[in-house]
Amino acid sequence: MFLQLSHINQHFHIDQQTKFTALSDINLSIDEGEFISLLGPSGCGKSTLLSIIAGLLPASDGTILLDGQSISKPGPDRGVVFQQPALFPWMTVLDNVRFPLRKKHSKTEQTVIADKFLKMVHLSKFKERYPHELSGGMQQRVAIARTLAMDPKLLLMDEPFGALDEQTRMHLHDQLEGIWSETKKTIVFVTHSVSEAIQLSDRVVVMGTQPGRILTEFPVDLPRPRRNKQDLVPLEERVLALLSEEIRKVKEEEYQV
Ligand SMILES: Nc1ncnc2c1ncn2[C@@H]1O[C@H](COP(=O)(O)OP(=O)(O)OP(=O)(O)O)[C@@H](O)[C@H]1O
Repeated sequence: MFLQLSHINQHFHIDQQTKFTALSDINLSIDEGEFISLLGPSGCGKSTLLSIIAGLLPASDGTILLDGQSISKPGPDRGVVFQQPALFPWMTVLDNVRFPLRKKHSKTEQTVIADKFLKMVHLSKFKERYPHELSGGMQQRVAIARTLAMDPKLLLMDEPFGALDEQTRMHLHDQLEGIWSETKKTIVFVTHSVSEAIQLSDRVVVMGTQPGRILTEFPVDLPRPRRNKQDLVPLEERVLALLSEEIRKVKEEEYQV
C-alpha cells in the first residue's frame, strides 16, 4: 500500500478541562497513482486530516506510512496546494515556480523544470508576468506548477478551486485530470462539492461529523473524461443521500435549530 493511515485520532484541547475530538479512528489505504477525494460537511475534519498527512499537524494517535516510511513532519515527498495560491507577489511566475528548486538544482535545471510544468498548466506565455497580472484561476495553476516542480510523491489539495467561479473551476478540472494522467501522481483532494469529487476521483471517501470520521467510500467506475454531468447523477444522488443527514447534524449543532 502506498499511503496507509491507521487508527488516526485528533484531539484539540479547547481549555484545560475540555477536549474536542476532531477525528476519530481514521483508517484509509491509498494505492500509488490513485486520485482520492475527501468529501464531507463543514467541520468534519477534512483539512485536519490533510494537514496530518502533510505533516503540518502531528496526529494525537495513529500512524501514517507513505511508501513504507512513517510520516511525522513535512517533507519534500508531499506537496500541498491550498485554496489560496500564496505566490510571492514580487516575483515573476517563472521565479515563483523556480523558487523551491533553488537548493537542489542549478539555475539552468530550475528553468528547465519550471518551463516543463508551466507548459503543463498552459502558462508558458505568462512566465514573465507577476501574480497580480493573472486571474485567480491562473494564479492557482502557477501554485500547482510550483508544487509539481518539486516532484512530490503525493499531491495534497485542500479545496484548491474553492475560491474560483464555476467556469474557471470546470476548466481547471479538465487541466487537473490531464496533469494527473500525465504525471501519474497520487492525489488526495479535499472538497465540499459532490460533483467535483465524483468527476475527478477514482474513489470518494465520505466523512461525517461529531466526531469527524469516515462514513464510507464510493468507487467511481465511470470512464474519463467525465464531461457529461448526467452520467454523474446516479452516484451524486447516493452520496448526497448519505451526506444530507450529516449536514442536518452540523446545522443543528451550529444554529441550534
Ligand atoms: N487548531 C484547532 N483547535 C481547535 N479546534 C480545531 C483546530 N483546528 C480545527 N479544529 C476543529 O476541528 C474540526 C475540523 O476542522 P477542519 O477545518 O478540519 O474541518 P473541514 O472538514 O476541513 O471544514 P471546512 O470544510 O469547513 O473547511 C472543526 O470543528 C474545527 O473547529
